[in-house]
Amino acid sequence: MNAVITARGLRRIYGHGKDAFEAVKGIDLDVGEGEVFALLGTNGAGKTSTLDLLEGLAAPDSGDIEIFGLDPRRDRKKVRPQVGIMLQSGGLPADLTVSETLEMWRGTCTNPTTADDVLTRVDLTDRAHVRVGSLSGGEQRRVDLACALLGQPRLLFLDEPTTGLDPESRRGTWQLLADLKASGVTMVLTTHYLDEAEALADRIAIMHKGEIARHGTLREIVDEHPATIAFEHPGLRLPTLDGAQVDARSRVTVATHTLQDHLLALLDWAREHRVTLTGLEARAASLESVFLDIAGSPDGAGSSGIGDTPGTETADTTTTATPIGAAR
Ligand SMILES: Nc1ncnc2c1ncn2[C@@H]1O[C@H](COP(=O)(O)OP(=O)(O)OP(=O)(O)O)[C@@H](O)[C@H]1O
Repeated sequence: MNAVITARGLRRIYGHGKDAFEAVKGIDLDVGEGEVFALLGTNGAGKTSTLDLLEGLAAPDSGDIEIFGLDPRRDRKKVRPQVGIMLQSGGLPADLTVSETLEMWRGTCTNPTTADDVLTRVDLTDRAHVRVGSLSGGEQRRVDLACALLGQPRLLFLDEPTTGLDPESRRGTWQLLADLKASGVTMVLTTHYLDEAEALADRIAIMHKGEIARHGTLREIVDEHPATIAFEHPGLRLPTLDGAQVDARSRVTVATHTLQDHLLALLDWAREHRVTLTGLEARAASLESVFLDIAGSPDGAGSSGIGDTPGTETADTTTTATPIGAAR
């Protein structure tokens, strides 16, 4: 796959001297042609700061960026016509109508489509003559997207494209982005909606405190993370449960990379001992559990198991029964 974006060692520092704050800490990124790449992370993780660098809106304090093999700042005249940008807040003039706004924006594009075309695609044709300032927040967001699409970009940067949209409009935007992907447009998007990343992205990077804590396909990210089994402590000696913790409310939680084997062994043990496991839950790892694990860990590394969870202690697993979680 041809590389559309290659970034190495990107750093972005705000302020100077003792007030200096390193918002992006030397990250590497690669995005291939036709890919949808989602940048996730907690508030302040550095997503927008990173997008600004890739878009050429700010210069990195160190590191290199290539967009279509060119420098987005030095070669701006060649790069910019191929790129559509939807900023986190559009900042469009409130007193222009939607069609006036789009016509104004068209004037800045090298190879624009028509205003009617983008209005149809973002489903705002009936709002064409309404002033931007009178639109709802979700409608304004769709005007921002329409502006980003006017230049028929090969590469689209979308900073939280569906924030403020109702569920139906969100689905409409997802369909539009899926259609753009099908036509070969490469996209980098940031979002706080994990289902959005799951639905749209070929690859995902989760940023935390200026670094990329995890990256890969959804499957790769989730497969690295343990599943969990939880139940109320039945009040008798449990079998050996690798990675088990019991909390102050006597709830036992087991982190496992072999959910089915662990669960089968636990249920065998329960049947053998005629125990009902109250509140039994078995959960495969999900993007949400990975995200929460990263967000909750001070260094962003996350935990490979819940053995690191604060406020828990190791379960009493002394027994003569079959060890659960031992190598089988
Ligand atoms: N101009 C600035 N001056 C100083 N600090 C800044 C500036 N812009 C951003 N920051 C800081 O850099 C960090 C990263 O901000 P950034 O906007 O990139 O995060 P983000 O991941 O996009 O967050 P969010 O999800 O809330 O939009 C934050 O701590 C923010 O306060």
